[in-house]
Amino acid sequence: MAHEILTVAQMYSVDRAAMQAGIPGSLLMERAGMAVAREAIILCGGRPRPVVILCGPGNNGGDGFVAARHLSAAGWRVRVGLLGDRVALRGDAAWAAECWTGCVDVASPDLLSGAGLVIDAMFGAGLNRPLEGQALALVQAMAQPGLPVLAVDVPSGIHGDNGVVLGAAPVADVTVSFFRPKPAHYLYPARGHVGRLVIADIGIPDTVLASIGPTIQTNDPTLWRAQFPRPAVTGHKYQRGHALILGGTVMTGAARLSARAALRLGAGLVTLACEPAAQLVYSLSMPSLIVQPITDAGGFSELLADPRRNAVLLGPGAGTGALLREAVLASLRAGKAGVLDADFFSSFAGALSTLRQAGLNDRWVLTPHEGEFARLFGPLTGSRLDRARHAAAESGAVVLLKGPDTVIAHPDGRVRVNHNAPPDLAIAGSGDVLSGLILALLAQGMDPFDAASTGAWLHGAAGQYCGRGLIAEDLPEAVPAVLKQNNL
Ligand SMILES: NC(=O)C1=CN([C@@H]2O[C@H](COP(=O)(O)OP(=O)(O)OC[C@H]3O[C@@H](n4cnc5c(N)ncnc54)[C@H](O)[C@@H]3O)[C@@H](O)[C@H]2O)[C@H](O)CC1
Ligand SMILES: [K+]
Repeated sequence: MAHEILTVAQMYSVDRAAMQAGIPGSLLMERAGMAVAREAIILCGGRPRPVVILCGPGNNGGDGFVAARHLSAAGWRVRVGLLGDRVALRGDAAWAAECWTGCVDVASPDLLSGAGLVIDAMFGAGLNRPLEGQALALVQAMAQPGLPVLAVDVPSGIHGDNGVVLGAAPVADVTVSFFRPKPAHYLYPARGHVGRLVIADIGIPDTVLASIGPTIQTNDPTLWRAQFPRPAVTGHKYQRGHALILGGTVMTGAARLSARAALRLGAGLVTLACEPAAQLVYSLSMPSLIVQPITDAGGFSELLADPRRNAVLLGPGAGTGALLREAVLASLRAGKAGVLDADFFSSFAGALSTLRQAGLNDRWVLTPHEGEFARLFGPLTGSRLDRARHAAAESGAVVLLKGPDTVIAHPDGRVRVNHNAPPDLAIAGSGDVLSGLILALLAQGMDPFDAASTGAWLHGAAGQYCGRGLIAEDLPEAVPAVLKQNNL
């Protein structure tokens, strides 16, 4: 299965490479339009409906003309509405329009009355400004209840790279795109407009990717399954890593959730260090947890001195006092791997250079949500993908930017977009479980970029497994079933 996501510019390069390899643009368009027609038939359960195809002035419109020809040949009643002048069509789009022998009306909202399906072929990769005028009116008209929409490439108004809605965009039932998906197919808000995504093969050979060098991927077990830690038959707990967590004194639930997740995902040992006042809460919560009372950062450093404690989690429920600050700096200096989360971001607001000097590097995973992200990195602009990538480059660490479309970025420029998280995961304590999952994988020696990707995916899968009504406590308990279900 292919995992590459291509930017709009990369997709144009792919088209050029395919054409240089001897595949004419008109053939690509023919296959693209055929795929659109095929998906329209599938969407309508094989029963013809009156279909309106809205064609724009570029090649997205060209795909629409091809689909019109195929649906008409299949016996469908097709009306084509064109935005702009037919004589202004160029290149492959002009060719596709010539091949369509039916009527071409001026695209207007009236065309949609009586339609059983609308195909949105107004703008795709070439969208370069917000929709206005007639295009905007058409998108608004497509929002009729009960009128299915099939979008070609992207719903018109969606920017292919950043997933931003420029002016307006229809909410499609199905979006048919070609060769590989674009960032907008996975990034919100665009993803809420895409519906079911179909990536059609239009005959572009995978070999063209060699010259493109894609850096964005969708997150999926095939990317990291081989690296997933499995216990050796003759192994013992000391070979499965020793995770160290700093637990807070007041908000003890957070670190307990992280610890529970780390234990469930196979960390050999989990030590939780806390002030004596909180020791009993932690000790009584989980018999398999080792609780170590410490009175100051010196006590935490003593725990770090044992090289078997190889992965550290700092932040969940830890408060914003000196203990967390000093524990973070000591852990970085000690050259451990680890996860920095939650209160870490308030404690080090705007202090990236201090962290880098202390040794922050790609053995560490930062797991901010949007608000925490801004605290450490400031108000960066661009898509979540761009911002996570920029933050990873700036910090030297793996950055996992949490959200419904969690993005995981490596400082070398690689990015993965996670897409299996249900909205049920937006609950208190959910992030603490995620950081515990990643911690367990780091303790077992997994590469931090893969550990972050795996943690995000397992977290999403556990959310799906528990379903509606889940609370954070359910997520670690779902881990064994999710591992079994996915043969991990
Ligand atoms: N391999 C492939 O991916 C293939 C893709 N195909 C299709 O081609 C389009 C991209 O075509 P392109 O001509 O470059 O761009 P568009 O058709 O999206 O639009 C360009 C056209 O629209 C004008 N424009 C842009 N934004 C606006 C706006 N907001 N309002 C009004 N007009 C606007 C712009 O000036 C141009 O005139 C891709 O999406 C696929 O659908 C091919 O079929 C081949 C294979
Ligand atoms: K479109």
